[in-house]
Amino acid sequence: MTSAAVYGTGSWGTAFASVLADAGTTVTMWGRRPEVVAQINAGTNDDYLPELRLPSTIRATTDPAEAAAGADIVVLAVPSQTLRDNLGRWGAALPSSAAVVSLMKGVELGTTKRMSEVIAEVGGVEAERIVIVSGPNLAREIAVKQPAASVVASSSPAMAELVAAACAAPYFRPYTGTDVVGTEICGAVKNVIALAVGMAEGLGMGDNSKASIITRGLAETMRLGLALGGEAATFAGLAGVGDLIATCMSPLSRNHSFGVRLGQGMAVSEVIAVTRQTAEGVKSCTSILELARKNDVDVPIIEQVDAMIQHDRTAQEVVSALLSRPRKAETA
Ligand SMILES: NC(=O)c1ccc[n+]([C@@H]2O[C@H](COP(=O)([O-])OP(=O)(O)OC[C@H]3O[C@@H](n4cnc5c(N)ncnc54)[C@H](O)[C@@H]3O)[C@@H](O)[C@H]2O)c1
Ligand SMILES: O=P(O)(O)OC[C@H](O)CO
Repeated sequence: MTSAAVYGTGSWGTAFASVLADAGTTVTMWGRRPEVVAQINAGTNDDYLPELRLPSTIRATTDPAEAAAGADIVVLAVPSQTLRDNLGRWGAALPSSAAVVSLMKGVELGTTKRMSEVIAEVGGVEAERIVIVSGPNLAREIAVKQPAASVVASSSPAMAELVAAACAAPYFRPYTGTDVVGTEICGAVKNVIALAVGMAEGLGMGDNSKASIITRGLAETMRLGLALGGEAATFAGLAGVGDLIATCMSPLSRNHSFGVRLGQGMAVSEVIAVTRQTAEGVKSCTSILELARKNDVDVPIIEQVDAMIQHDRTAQEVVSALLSRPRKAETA
């Protein structure tokens, strides 16, 4: 039987642990808060997923070495900006031959590194052991076993297959792929576009406005992803269009909800104060913008989200800035 260690007991770590368990994989979770670990061992995680009754086979611990013992697969589900520190702390606990799965959707501030790059650098993990799982996977829907599909991408087809088999549950359908770069860029950028769509909604705009932002957001995602070596088909797939639609349109998305509040006139600091879970786009808008500039890629929506979050521009100002740009061909 395949055995997995899941690091991170937040929304997605917990929901994905349930998927793994429902797929017949043995799961041990690592959490930093003893009270959450105790709850998981009793079958619940009330802070993050109160609706979830965890499969009884899932165990949790605060000891990173205990979580990793005997694992064929190590799954990382902490906020992107904490991965470097967390990996440093877990250190030698991670098994040297296991697949290392990133569930994270962000780009590191300061270095502009994708999560797989941080895992390789800090964890010393070879590229062929790194696997990305990304798609339209809102944790609260998966937690109540609503059907969804996802992409499992690795430069090693064998590693992708190992992870896909380990998480193929009756309600969760993984598709394998090899485009690590494209899959990661889709996951990180859609959070920033969801902030923009949320802002539009908060301003009272309708579906035409939202669809326009989503579509032009996809154009930005593709330009950046292709410049970094991603494959065109990825952007039309589950990790691309699929996740963009789910995150931009769902009230369950933390990024979308964050944007709605900004559009309604709350200050960034006020929204941060009432947001209890990770809205990755709030920090990644800045690192993604820097990554785009380094690669000479035009990303006007991301630029305006960053202007609002980092430079106190109002939602009205960013809308005007976007609509007053020089006209151009759609495909330019
Ligand atoms: N929630 C979803 O629907 C979903 C779906 C797909 C992907 N993701 C991605 O998965 C990653 C994790 O998201 P999540 O939804 O589980 O986040 P979350 O905010 O629900 O949970 C974060 C977890 O990380 C832990 N953690 C460890 N070190 C931390 C630190 N230094 N600071 C803060 N928290 C720390 C927290 O205790 C918590 O258990 C993100 O990159 C997110 O984009 C989330
Ligand atoms: O709640 P969000 O905005 O982090 O989005 C969750 C997932 O990434 C959707 O696939």
